[in-house]
Amino acid sequence: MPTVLTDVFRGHPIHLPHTHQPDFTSLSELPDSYTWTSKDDPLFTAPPSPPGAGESIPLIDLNHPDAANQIGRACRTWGAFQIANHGVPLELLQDIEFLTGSLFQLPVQRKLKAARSDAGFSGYGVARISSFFNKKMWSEGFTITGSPLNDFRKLWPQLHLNYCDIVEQYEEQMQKLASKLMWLSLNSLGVSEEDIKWARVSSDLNWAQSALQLNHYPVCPEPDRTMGLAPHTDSTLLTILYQNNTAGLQVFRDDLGWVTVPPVPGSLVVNVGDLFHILSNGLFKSVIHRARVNQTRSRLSVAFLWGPRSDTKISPVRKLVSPDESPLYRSVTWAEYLRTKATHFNKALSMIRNHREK
Ligand SMILES: C=C1C[C@]23C[C@@]1(O)CC[C@H]2[C@@]12CCC[C@@](C)(C(=O)O1)[C@H]2[C@@H]3C(=O)O
Ligand SMILES: O=C(O)CCC(=O)C(=O)O
Ligand SMILES: [Fe+2]
Repeated sequence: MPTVLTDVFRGHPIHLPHTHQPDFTSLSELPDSYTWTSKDDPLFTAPPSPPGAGESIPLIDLNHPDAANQIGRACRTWGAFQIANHGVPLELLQDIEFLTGSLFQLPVQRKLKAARSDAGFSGYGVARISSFFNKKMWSEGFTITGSPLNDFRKLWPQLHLNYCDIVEQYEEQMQKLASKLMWLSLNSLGVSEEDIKWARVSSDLNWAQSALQLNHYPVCPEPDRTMGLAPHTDSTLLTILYQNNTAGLQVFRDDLGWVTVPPVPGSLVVNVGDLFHILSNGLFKSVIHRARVNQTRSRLSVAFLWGPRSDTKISPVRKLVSPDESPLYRSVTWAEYLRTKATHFNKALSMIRNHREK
């Protein structure tokens, strides 16, 4: 049983065509392999939320005395929110954006020196969910788990230590913030540290693990006909996303369709992942989201994917299950869940759902 995320896909290799990444800047027309229709993704042509409806995920000031309740409400209704006054230094956000931009600007051949292997977790390549779609996504990514030293040395023979330092600082800040956000949202449901055995010692972050996903969506000649990152939910407890100043992230709501999350300088986007949905017995929504691309501006995002230790059993908090009902989900570790997701993608959550007797 793997206890570190890096081991999760060992023995479950997924072959993805990283080496066929094109030089996006050289394409003046959209190749057929990148042209999406509703046959490739049933939600592709779902209506965008009507312009002027003014509905988007809430922007929450973490210094506001009512922040916990606002976060709880956002987790129940949207499964996502933005945060201001989060305490992460602006300079660090600028540093991680600079690092991400520098990485993707490297020549393809250099990036491929650090390509993610079929059974590996970290490195350069196409999105892991690509294998579930017939068409290609207009993006490239780089996943970091544990120390990026080996990969960064291949990318930047001179500057790798500076860049490793930025990643370390960024992950440290994100860990603290993610834990704070998890407790604020759980507290809003009346759940405290006493109620969750594995996370009782909130100051000891050894119970958590994470991955950093750097994403690049190059300028695209026909943005309306392609997809940057296909609709998915994250398998995490929480994901904290930094996006540069180019819009592209959209969240899906049954009643509204696709809703764009406008970039707000200095703020961070937070979304509920599948494990938090399970832990909250379905009260918090793991939100379907996707990334669209742009004709004139390239887009960068940095997702901090945060979960428990990969061998910790996650199950619905007892307090949130009515005494006369069974929990909505059976218990599952993050490692098991990631592997279920790697095989069954968007059916993973329903596969661990308990079926109630009628
Ligand atoms: C820990 C992880 C979550 C993730 C798979 C991964 O192993 C590292 C990358 C993550 C990511 C980012 C883009 C969307 C996503 C669905 C994917 O294909 O890779 C998520 C995965 C996830 O949350 O399930
Ligand atoms: O780029 C974005 O806005 C979304 C990225 C994302 O969903 C992810 O990395 O999981
Ligand atoms: Fe995501």
